[in-house]
Amino acid sequence: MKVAWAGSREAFQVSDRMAKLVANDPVFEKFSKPMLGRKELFKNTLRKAAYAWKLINDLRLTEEEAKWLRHYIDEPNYTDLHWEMFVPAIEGQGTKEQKKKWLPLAQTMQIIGTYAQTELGHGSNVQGLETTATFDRQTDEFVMHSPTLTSSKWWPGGMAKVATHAIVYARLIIDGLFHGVHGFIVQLRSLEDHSPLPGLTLGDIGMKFGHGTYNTMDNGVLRFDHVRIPRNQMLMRVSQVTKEGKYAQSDVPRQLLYGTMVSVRQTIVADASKALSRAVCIATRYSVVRRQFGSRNGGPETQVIDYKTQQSRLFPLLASAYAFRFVGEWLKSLYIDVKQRLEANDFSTLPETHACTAGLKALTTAATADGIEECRKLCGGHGYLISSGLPELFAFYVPACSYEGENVVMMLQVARFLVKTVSNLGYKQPVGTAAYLGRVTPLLQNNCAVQTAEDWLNPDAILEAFEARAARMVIGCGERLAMFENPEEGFAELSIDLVEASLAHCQLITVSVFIQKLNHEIPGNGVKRSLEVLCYVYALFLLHKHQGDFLATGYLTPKQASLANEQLRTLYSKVRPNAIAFVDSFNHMDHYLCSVLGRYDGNVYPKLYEAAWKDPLNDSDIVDGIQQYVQPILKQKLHYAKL
Ligand SMILES: CCCCCCCC/C=C\CCCCCCCCCCCCC/C=C/C(=O)SCCNC(=O)CCNC(=O)[C@H](O)C(C)(C)COP(=O)(O)OP(=O)(O)OC[C@H]1O[C@@H](n2cnc3c(N)ncnc32)[C@H](O)[C@@H]1OP(=O)(O)O
Ligand SMILES: Cc1cc2nc3c(=O)[nH]c(=O)nc-3n(C[C@H](O)[C@H](O)[C@H](O)COP(=O)(O)OP(=O)(O)OC[C@H]3O[C@@H](n4cnc5c(N)ncnc54)[C@H](O)[C@@H]3O)c2cc1C
Repeated sequence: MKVAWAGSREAFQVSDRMAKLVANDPVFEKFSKPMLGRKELFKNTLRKAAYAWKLINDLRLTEEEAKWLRHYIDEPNYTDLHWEMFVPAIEGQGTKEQKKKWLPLAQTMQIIGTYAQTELGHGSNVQGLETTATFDRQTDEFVMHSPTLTSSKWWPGGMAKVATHAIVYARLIIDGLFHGVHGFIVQLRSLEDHSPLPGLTLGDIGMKFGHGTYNTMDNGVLRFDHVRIPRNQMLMRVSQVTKEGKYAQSDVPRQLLYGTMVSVRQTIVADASKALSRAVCIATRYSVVRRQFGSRNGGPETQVIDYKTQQSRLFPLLASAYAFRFVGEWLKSLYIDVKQRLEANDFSTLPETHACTAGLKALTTAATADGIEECRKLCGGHGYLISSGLPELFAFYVPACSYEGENVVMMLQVARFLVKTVSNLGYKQPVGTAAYLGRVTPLLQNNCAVQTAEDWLNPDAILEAFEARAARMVIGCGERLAMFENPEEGFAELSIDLVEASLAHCQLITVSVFIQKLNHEIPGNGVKRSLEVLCYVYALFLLHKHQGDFLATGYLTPKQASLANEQLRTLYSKVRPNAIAFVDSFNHMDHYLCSVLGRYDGNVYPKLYEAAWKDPLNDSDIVDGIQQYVQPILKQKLHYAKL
């Protein structure tokens, strides 16, 4: 199962080796992080990042190994933006000459970059950005300027204190004419003494949610006061500006300007299973240790994992972690394919890839953030302790629902893709993830054939149910949209239904990828049978949760929906004996989990007790402030209390 989770024996070995490397090195200790003040926390992160870079070079780690190393260090920092956004932006949007100049500098970290797109006034609406880049023909330069307060760049990670360069997105203006938003490479700091260059105002935007997690990152604010950069620092693969000030667009579609976001959204989907599996591992291990009620004749109480209600909250999350792992793997291969095509100027699969990355980013991050919080509740009161590992994990993870495309905004992008696909049905056969929309007649006419709970243990029955639900919701939206004279008005009016239809489409993708995975790529029959159970749990849990959709579209009868729920209950009993094996297969080491409740050895209570004594408040019996503020109250002589 560890190999199935990792994807291959080699992938398992690489990640296992890097997990041990980090866990065994005292520099990467992290238990004390929540006790540090912001400045110490930040300096500590800089120290770890520098040490990691030294290890990467000294040990000559491969790119894959370096990624795992950064992952297990488990601390958001400026290198995330450098490697995941700055470098890919130059790779995807730079010309050959620009790549030749900038990539070697970035890849050896002689410069450190960030991605400065979002502003105080606009994040989702990229076309609404206000920063200007005005071409000056006389000097062959662009003048970067922040004309309003709301045009201040706001959020870019690593920008406040570390980055020396940024890809800045700004409105291109030539001779007073606006030519859309483009990316520009801008130097922010001196490479000698690290001070901000003249004309730039740079700072940190302040503390974020959760203490010890995202505050290791210096998210920044940036303002320009007529800062000049050479013309050849506009990223020019998509559009070019000549020294005469002529604006030209190549055959490459404009959407490639958004390419870096596609790349990162893909990574975010691949990473969702890491965060969810981490929470599920903690909650499952603890649910086996924790006992409440049910003692008979002085025997042990019931392990809370044996309560059906606990199983019905925990096991769908366990199944979702596996589902997201597989859909992340699948999306990665889709992305690698589109990347190769884009390099060869084949843009045909870009719209579908955009819809998949946007939709699956929204689906997996929302479910993972909610899932981590549910795992915290599954651990009862102890889940609220920082030492459970869950509050910090939630605080770290939850912004994924907003960054890289706010989730609802992303679902509306999927809706645009689906509406377009449906309106083209007469003359263009849909392919890939939308292929099912080419079979609308049977999907709209046939109804579910399930008669017994056992009938639900059939991948074809499940797949057809999810296809029929998605097709009926999408086509229904398409029909209602056609009644509007103005399509944009119709889209806005129906946006709630469109988001629900998009979710149905994305859930169909995750379910079908899970089934596909079982049919083709599982090593060993035992592993395959166990995963089959999780696949059914995932699908039937979604069916139960969204049974309103399945019933309202008329594909299922209430009886069939209740048979699905009956089967789901039976499946929970099949998951139970393997629950610990399923979470051990994630291969998460104690160092990585950083959780007293999720310890591999289950030694929860003594370690919880021990951890409490490490709190600074327990350094002494009488702490600072007691004598000054509590003793006077105790010693006052009042005849009666006034409240
Ligand atoms: C204790 C626990 C601690 C745990 C700690 C653990 C830490 C672990 C740490 C490290 C691990 C190491 C591993 C590292 C991995 C890390 C990876 C992740 C890093 C994440 C860092 C997060 C940093 C965040 C960065 C950002 O947020 S950057 C800013 C992102 N901004 C957005 O996403 C903006 C969203 N808006 C848009 O994309 C657009 O404005 C829009 C909504 C799409 C609208 O576009 P617009 O042009 O205005 O209009 P449309 O008409 O809708 O579109 C036109 C057209 O284009 C098509 N389109 C749109 N987008 C794309 C696209 N991307 N690609 C292709 N095509 C696109 C669209 O479909 C339309 O097409 P048609 O005309 O054909 O219809
Ligand atoms: C931790 C973190 C790190 C970040 N790092 C970076 C970075 O490195 N670089 C960078 O450039 N940016 C970064 N960002 C910014 C991030 O990309 C934006 O915050 C994100 O894209 C959301 O945009 P917004 O803040 O404008 O949200 P808004 O769009 O203002 O969202 C507010 C609400 O409006 C709704 N809404 C917006 N538009 C629509 C619509 N058309 N239809 C219906 N509802 C709508 C949304 O659903 C949401 O409920 C980061 C953000 C965070 C939280």
